Amino acid sequence: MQDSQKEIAKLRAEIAEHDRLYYREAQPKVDDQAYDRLKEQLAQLEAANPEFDFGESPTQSVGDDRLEAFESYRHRMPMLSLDNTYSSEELIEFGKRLEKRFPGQTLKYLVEPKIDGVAVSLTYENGKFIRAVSRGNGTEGDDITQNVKHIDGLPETISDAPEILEVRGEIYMRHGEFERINAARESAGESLYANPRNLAAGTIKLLDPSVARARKLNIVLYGVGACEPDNFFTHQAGIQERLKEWHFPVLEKYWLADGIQTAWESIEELDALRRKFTYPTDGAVVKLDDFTLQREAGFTAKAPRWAIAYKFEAERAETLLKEISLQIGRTGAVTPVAILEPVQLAGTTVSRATLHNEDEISRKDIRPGDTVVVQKAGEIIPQVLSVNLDKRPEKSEPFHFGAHLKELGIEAERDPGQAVWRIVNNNDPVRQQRALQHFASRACMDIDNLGNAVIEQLVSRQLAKTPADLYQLQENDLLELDKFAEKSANNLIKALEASKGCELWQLVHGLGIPHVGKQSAKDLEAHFGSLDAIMQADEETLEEVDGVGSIMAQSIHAWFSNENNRAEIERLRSIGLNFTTKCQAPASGPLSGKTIVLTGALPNLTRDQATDLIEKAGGRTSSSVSKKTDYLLAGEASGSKYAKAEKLGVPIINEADFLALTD
Ligand SMILES: NC(=O)c1ccc[n+]([C@@H]2O[C@H](COP(=O)([O-])OP(=O)(O)OC[C@H]3O[C@@H](n4cnc5c(N)ncnc54)[C@H](O)[C@@H]3O)[C@@H](O)[C@H]2O)c1
Repeated sequence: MQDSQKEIAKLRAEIAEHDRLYYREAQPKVDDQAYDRLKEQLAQLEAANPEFDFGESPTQSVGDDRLEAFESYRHRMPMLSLDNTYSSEELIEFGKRLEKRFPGQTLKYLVEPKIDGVAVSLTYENGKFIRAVSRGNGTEGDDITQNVKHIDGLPETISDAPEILEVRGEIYMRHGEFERINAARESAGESLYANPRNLAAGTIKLLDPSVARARKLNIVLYGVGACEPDNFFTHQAGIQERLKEWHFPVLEKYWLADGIQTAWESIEELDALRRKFTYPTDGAVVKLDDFTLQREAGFTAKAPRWAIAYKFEAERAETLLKEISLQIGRTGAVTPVAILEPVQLAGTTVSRATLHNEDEISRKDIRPGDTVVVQKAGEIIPQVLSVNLDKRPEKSEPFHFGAHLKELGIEAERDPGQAVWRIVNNNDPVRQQRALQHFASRACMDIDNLGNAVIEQLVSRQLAKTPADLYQLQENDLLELDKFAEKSANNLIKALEASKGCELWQLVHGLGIPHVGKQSAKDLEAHFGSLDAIMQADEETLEEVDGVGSIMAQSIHAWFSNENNRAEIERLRSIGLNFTTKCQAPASGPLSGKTIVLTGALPNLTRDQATDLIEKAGGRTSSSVSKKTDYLLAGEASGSKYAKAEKLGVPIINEADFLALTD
């Protein structure tokens, strides 16, 4: 293979992985600018080597946010992406191309803030709200109505509306709400979201609407997709006015500009104003105002030719990196953090920045004493972007992660094939403390009265090193601790006693097995039913569990193969912790051992009633169709799950068939 061909293949794979993390997991690994640079690099290589332009390329398609568990719907009009630029010259170029296309006219542009949220399409039929769908792959998106219909200010009906209307906009989360949720996640020992956009994206894809409702989302609408009759709107500006009349939450400000130069001046005005808006913005969208001209200009495969997004550079500042400090996580993972000379950035004082891992430090050659460029692009935790080499002190030495750990006396090893270092010494007090905090947290064993301060004392006084030690604590031990009296000691002992009966997944999550989060713990419980079965499973069997990939399977297997861990499990067993699932299926029942997926509305039964019947008959429900599904119970308006079941040859039954089966 030639070098450029290899490079194209490598970039495509890299971008596909970033797309997956961004659109499906809402947990991107790199910032938008770095991602946009990779895509630009790929586009240039593809243009220079058209002979290698085989198969699908991310430069020719929009990302894909669709998830198995959701029903998907086809958009009546595709939801496309936008070509984007960070340069005013390219913006003017865009205007010039259109002037050439439409000679002799002064083109009018609508300049709108570009909202940094999650795209959504709302369908109204005869003025009534019917459905909310995510962008998906542009052609087909996920039905997110459940999680969208409670958003404040969304009109259920609109008057004098066209027969069919797709209203387009963005769902976003305000900063205060983002911080509230992240703080709660932190105290529950759960991973944090890097910015409000990711949290909003994660929230609209929650399967449990009650959890989604407990998080406050907002929405702003700025455009339309399909519209029947299609001459209802004639100008982009007309859409803004009409959306406002219909009482949708709309853009706080937009500009109607004569010519591209004036459009550029409006963008500069927007940049000066945008921090006062309620929604986060990352740029401006410039659109031809007149729909007749829009139609003539047309589309490329992934974006309109009549619009462009101008993206603002993320805010950056230079400052001194005083030292690289280390944070220890629940599994003993060691994460480097840059301690900075405080600097003002995007309206806040920044004194720490994430450095991710060893590879990130070596790739950017970051050293203590360097002057570094830090960036904050909507992220709460700023990042170190690069080093200003001109300001590097003369005697500077490269930073060696492993050697640094050794100097500090931290016994850690790098995970095979990964960039994470982990403390291997089970006697390391910081590791013990983190592991116990995680075990006791709300997301795991939920032990009241066992906060961080108590755990810190238990570890430093060597009263507890592992979870099993907690259960051997006596009242006298606890009375030694600061601020502990008889009552609080008693309460803690009672809380520990109560935790012995926790659900199996709470214990599995609490063990702190690398890569195993709350959902995976639940999946493992549903699949295996007991801790012993999980412990005995080989990697191949573990991979059969929905949601467990090869890295997680390896990690679980390795954890249970470790002698110390097995000894700890035996201690927990003898203490009497619950090791088996409480949702035991009845041994016999007409659906015993069967997995059923529900889709669409059933004529008589609600979803809850159907689920109840399935469980009573010994079966279980699952949210996604796979080869392991025994039946798809389909009601009306069944979409993608129906198609998938047909494709996989999964038997499809209706309500009457189902009732006959459970009889
Ligand atoms: N960091 C990562 O790993 C990663 C991965 C994938 C994508 N991304 C980011 O996402 C971008 C690509 O995503 P994209 O295709 O959604 O494009 P985009 O976000 O750059 O622009 C298109 C989108 O902007 C939205 N939008 C906001 N305000 C609008 C307005 N007033 N008018 C019209 N549209 C408006 C629409 O949802 C539209 O689909 C990339 O440029 C990159 O910055 C980042």
